[in-house]
Amino acid sequence: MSGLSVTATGDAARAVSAHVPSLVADRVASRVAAQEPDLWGPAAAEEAGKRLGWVDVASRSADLPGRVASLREELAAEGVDRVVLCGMGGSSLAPEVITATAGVPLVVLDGTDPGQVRRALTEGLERTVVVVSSKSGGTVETDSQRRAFVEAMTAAGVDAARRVVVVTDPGSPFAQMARDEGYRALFEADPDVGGRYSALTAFGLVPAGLAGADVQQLLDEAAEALEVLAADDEGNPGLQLGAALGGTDPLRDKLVLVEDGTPLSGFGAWAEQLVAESTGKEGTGLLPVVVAGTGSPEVASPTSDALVVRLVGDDEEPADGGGAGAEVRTSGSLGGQMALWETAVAVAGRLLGINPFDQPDVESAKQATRELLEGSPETEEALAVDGDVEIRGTSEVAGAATLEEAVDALLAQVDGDRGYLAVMAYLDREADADLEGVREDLAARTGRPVTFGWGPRFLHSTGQYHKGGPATGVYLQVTSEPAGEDLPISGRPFTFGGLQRAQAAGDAAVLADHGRPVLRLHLTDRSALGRLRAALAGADGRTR
Ligand SMILES: O=P(O)(O)OC[C@H]1O[C@](O)(CO)[C@@H](O)[C@@H]1O
Repeated sequence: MSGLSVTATGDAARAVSAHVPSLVADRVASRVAAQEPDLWGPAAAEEAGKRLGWVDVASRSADLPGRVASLREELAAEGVDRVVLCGMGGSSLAPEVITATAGVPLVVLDGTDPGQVRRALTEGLERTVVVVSSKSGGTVETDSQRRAFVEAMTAAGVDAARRVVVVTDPGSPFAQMARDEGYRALFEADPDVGGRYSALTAFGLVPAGLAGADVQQLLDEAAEALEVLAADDEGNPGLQLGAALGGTDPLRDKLVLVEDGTPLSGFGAWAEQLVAESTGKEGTGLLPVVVAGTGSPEVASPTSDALVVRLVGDDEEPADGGGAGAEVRTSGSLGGQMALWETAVAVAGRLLGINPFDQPDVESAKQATRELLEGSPETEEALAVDGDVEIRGTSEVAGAATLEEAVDALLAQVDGDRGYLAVMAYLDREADADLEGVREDLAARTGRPVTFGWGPRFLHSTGQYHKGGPATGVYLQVTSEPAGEDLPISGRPFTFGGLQRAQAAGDAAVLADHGRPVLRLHLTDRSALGRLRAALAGADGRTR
C-alpha cells in the first residue's frame, strides 16, 4: 500500500472520467515508467529522452543515504552542525519541504537580498557547512552565495574548502570548481533527471540528509508509490490527478493549493515550481496559487476558472464525486506525494499538448539580467516619485502620479474572467515576511487569484509561466534600496543589491516585451513598506 489518495469532485471528477480511460488504453502510466520519450509529441522526444530518470529514482539514488550519513557523522565529529543550502528553484525547494516536514533545521539561502545574505553569513560560521547546489553549475545567484560564504569563512579563520559541499551535474562548471578548489565533497547528480523533478536525487537528499532528515525513508516511500503509479489502471492516482490538472474543460487553469490537514509542511512551494515551469508555455499552462489557509479568498469563494487542490491528512474522508466547482484532495507520505505530483504533471503535460520537461522562457530574463549587469543597473526613468516610492511601469500605469493611483491603474487591468495578479517582491523574505499578507488583501480586493513570489526565487518557478503561459496576468514588482549596507560579491563587478535590482529590471523588461502590464515600485527607503502595504490593501476602503 502506497497510502496515496486522490479524490476529485465537480469538473475535476468529470475530467477524471473523461480522460483516465484513454490514458489507460494508451498505456501512459507504464510507458512513463518505461521512460518512453515519445508521449509528448515528436518535438519533445529528445528532451524527454534525458529527463525521465525520476521514475526509478529509488535505485538511482540508492547509495546516497549512506554517503550522506557518513559525511554528516564526520562533520558532527568536527562540531559542524549548521547546514546552509545555497541554490535556486529545483536545487532548493525540495530540501526545504523535506526538512520542514521532518522538523530539522536547514538554512535555505535562495535569495540575493543583501540583508538576508548577510544574516546567513554572520550566524555560527565556525559550525557551518554550506551545500552549494546547481544542476547547471551556472546559476548566478548560487555562485554569488558561494563566493560570499567562502570569503566570510576565510575572513573568520575557517577553512572554507573543508566546509563547502557541491551538488551538481557531472561535467558542469561547479564540478570542475569543486575539484580545483578541493572542496569537502562533490556529489554528482543524475543528469537524466531535470531540476524540478530532482527532489529525490542528490539535490533533495544531500542537504536534507546532512540536516538530519531520514532520506532513506523518503526513497522507500517513493519506491512504493512509483510501483502504483506505473499501473495502467483506472485507479492509478497519478493518472487521476494528471487528468484533473490537465483535463478540465474549459481548462481551470488557476490551481489553488492549500494545506488542509496535511502533515507535510510547505509542499505548495515545491509543487508550485513543478507545475508552473512544467506546464506554463506555448500560451497555456496551470498557474499555481499557493494560499495560506482554507479561509483564503481563492478557497472560500473560488473563481470559475479555479481548481482547488486540498492537501489533506491520511484519515480525511473522501470528498463525494458530484457537485459544482472543482476540487481535488490528495494525501500520502512526502516521498509518495512527490512521485505522485511528478507523474501527474507529466500526464497533465500530455493532455495540455506541451513538453513538461523544458523551460523555454526562463533564459530570456537571465539574458536581460546579464545585459543590465554589464551595463548600467537601472536605465528606466521613474514615471513619478511619491515620497519614498519611485513608480515605473508599462503604458497602463503611465498616468499615475501617486502610489495609490498607480496601484489602482494596475488593478484595473486584471481581467474579471480569466485574469490574475502576480506580486513579485525582491526583498528579504525573512525580515520582510509580513508583506506576504497583501496576497490575501489583493485577492479580496480584485476578486481574482493572486500569487506572491519572492524575487529572484520565483523566477525559477512561476517566472516561466508568467512569460510562457496565457497572457492573462498583470504584474506588480516591488524592489527597494537595501535595508542596511549593500554587500559586495567577491570577484564580481556587482553587489548583491545590484544583482537583485538587475534581476528585477531584467524580468520586468521581458514581461513588458511580452505585452504584459507591469507596475514597478521601488522603495528608496525600506521603511516605506508599511505605506506600500496599506496602499495594496486598499486601507482607505477603496475596492474595485
Ligand atoms: O540547478 P540550477 O541549474 O542552478 O537551476 C536552478 C533552477 O533554474 C532553472 O533552471 C530555471 O529557472 C530551474 O529549472 C532550476 O530548478
